[in-house]
Amino acid sequence: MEKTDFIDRIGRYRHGLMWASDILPPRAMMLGVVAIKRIPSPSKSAFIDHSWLLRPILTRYTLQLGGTSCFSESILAGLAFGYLTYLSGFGNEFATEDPRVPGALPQGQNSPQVCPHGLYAEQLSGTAFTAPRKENKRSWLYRILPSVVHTPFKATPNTRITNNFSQFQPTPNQLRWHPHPFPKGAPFDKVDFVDSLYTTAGAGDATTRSGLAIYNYAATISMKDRCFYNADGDFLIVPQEGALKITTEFGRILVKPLEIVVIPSGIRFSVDIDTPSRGYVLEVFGVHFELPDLGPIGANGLANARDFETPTAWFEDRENIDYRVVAKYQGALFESTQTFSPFNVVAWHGNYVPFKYDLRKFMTINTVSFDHCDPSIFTVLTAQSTRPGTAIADFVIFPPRWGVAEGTFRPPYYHRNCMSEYMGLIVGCYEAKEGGFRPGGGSLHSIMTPHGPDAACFEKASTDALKPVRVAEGTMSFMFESSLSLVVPPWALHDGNVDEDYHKDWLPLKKHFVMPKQA
Ligand SMILES: O=C(O)Cc1cc(O)ccc1O
Ligand SMILES: [Fe+2]
Repeated sequence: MEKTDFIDRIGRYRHGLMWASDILPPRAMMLGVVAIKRIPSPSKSAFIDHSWLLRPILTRYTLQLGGTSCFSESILAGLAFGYLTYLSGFGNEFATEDPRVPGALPQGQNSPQVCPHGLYAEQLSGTAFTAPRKENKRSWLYRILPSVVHTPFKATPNTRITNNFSQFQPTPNQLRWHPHPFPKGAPFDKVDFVDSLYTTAGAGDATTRSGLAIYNYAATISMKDRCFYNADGDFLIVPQEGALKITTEFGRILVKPLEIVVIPSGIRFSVDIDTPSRGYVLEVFGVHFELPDLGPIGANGLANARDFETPTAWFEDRENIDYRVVAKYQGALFESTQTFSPFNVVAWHGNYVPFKYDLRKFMTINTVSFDHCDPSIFTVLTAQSTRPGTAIADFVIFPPRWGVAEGTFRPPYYHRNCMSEYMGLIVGCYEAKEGGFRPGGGSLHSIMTPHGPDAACFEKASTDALKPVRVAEGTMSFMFESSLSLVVPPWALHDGNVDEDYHKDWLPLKKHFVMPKQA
């Protein structure tokens, strides 16, 4: 682990102190609290990092503890901050055990007659047993009790989640939503991540395992003794406001705005928050997210595999509790109860795992000569359909970058696309729309629905001096692009959050054409 990397991590994970109390001996915790007290209270801005204040403290204890810097630094970080450790890489075969229980992972086989420490073995399959080896995904979990110990699931009412899209009236109009609202007023002011899920668009069918759904969430409380799993598909979560402290069966993940997390189908997770938290979710049915092929780009670039992070094993042994497991199955929610924590996995190995990625690590490729490249150059992850190169959904970002194209209209071109484009904004503003499209909001340009820069953007970009400029500085927007024709449920059209004036962005576009004089 590099020093700079480590210092950066300290800044990012110091909010994990609360979690540290579960795993650290009391003396270590005291050390941690002393260190924490030396830093100012967390800043409201996600972009300010006070980690430099810790540098002298860390250096001193590192020296005292001796050993290799890697060893002492990770211990220190663990002591002070409940340092969350991650395994790096995309699609690897990982193996991890909670350090409190050495030897928990069976060696040389998956299903010993008796597992170490009396654990139960449980396989979680992410692909058919017989899927080709290069696509095959599964993990083995070694847990205190298997997941099968629970009361029967009962349907739980939910009015804002659906995966059955064909029943709704379609609309080809350009749509733009104001920032997704936080719940206001009792009894709706206390809403956890799962209860706040709100289907904004989707297509396909969870029962035939092909399609997608797009959700917004705006949560105000943590999930208390309650976890969620999704039998229908994988969740790609894009936090826009507020960090998510996600406990999963595979370990714990902290995800902040400008990072994303993927929780594959079936994996149980629970979301804790410290502040009201809002964001977007892309769900794909029956397929998994993968890195796009790089073609002529070569072996490196875009989202590099090494920058993806998967949690290390972590468990809690809580019994005699009233724990609720919420399942999404065929688009409906069900709940069952059990008397123990589902986060009882002491060790696991496999390649079917949750992972996170920091969007700031994206290596951006673009033109250095002329013309506007198609946005596929910004693809972070793709969930492919059976048609080559055609996605159920791509996750594409528009990161800060240099714009240097010569003799070119630099913003996005006007276009009509055979794909559906849902866009969201994490921070800042989007280059083709200076106003109207706000952080936390969204837009949908459906199949063949014309769209492009607003009138102000067109006029400005047509006359701008074409010097090298930073584009999208301090901003991050993204697109969920799908080959499927998206349907918007009636609540997302009629709950008052749609920007009824969106079409007016283009009405002022002037005619510039002048008929050349005929010879
Ligand atoms: O519509 C949009 O704003 C997204 C988009 C961006 C771009 O640079 C090129 C095509 C495109 O659809
Ligand atoms: Fe577009």
